Amino acid sequence: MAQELTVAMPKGRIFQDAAKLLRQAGIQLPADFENSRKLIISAENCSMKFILAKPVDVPTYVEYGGADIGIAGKDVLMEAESDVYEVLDLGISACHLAVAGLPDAAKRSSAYKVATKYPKTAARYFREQGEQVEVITLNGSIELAPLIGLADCIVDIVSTGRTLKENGLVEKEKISDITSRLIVNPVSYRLKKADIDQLIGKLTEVVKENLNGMDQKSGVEVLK
Ligand SMILES: Nc1ncnc2c1ncn2[C@@H]1O[C@H](COP(=O)(O)OP(=O)(O)OP(=O)(O)O)[C@@H](O)[C@H]1O
Ligand SMILES: O=P(O)(O)OC[C@H]1O[C@H](OP(=O)(O)OP(=O)(O)O)[C@H](O)[C@@H]1O
Repeated sequence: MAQELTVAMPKGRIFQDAAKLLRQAGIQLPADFENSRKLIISAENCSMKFILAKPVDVPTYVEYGGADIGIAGKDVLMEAESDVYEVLDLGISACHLAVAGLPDAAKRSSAYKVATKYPKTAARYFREQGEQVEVITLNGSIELAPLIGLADCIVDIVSTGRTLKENGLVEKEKISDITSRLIVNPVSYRLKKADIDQLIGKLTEVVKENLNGMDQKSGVEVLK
């Protein structure tokens, strides 16, 4: 008999894409899944329970075993450095992480200040470039920092590029492409391997189908 799996879902931007993917994989979610205020919701046709968490908390729930599985943005995973297995790129909620600033910003020096919601990732990136910078942690509206002189540049998510453009900022360097990933608690993976592998298998198929669909729409040929 299947063992129950607890899945940590990120509320907010990723939620709808993730719910669509789960439905495509044959998991029956209640009709009001996307609109409910409930924080724990069960699937209707299988032994699966979903906990609805703040995106940044998903790796924590999975690392400490509050959930067997989770869905989280690669940006969140790079910053959290949690002890979880990253098992599948779901290909949803795509965006990228970049360095951005005013077009005429000063050249980098040791007094260079970087504002970001991702302090560890930003520090790692500049360290790898051999540059010493001061990282200032903010929790949102990161684009404000260079505009009011709090920082020389920012490290933040870029999706459409609209926020940068409307604030007179430009992208300077791309750090990393971002999509959402499926993560698994290592102990759960040992104890519930068959059920988790079955879910990974179904989602892998859906991700492949979606990729093929995208390629057909854009007319791009891919090597398989
Ligand atoms: N334009 C975007 N801006 C931010 N995150 C995006 C964007 N596009 C996709 N994402 C993905 O969505 C996730 C963030 O989702 P969301 O904005 O709902 O969470 P949050 O940052 O915790 O929200 P809040 O702004 O309420 O703190 C990121 O981790 C990233 O992987
Ligand atoms: O390239 P775009 O499509 O404009 O998207 C990027 C913007 O979206 C995110 O901000 P969010 O809306 O989450 O606001 P916050 O960071 O102020 O919470 C991100 O931090 C950028 O500011």
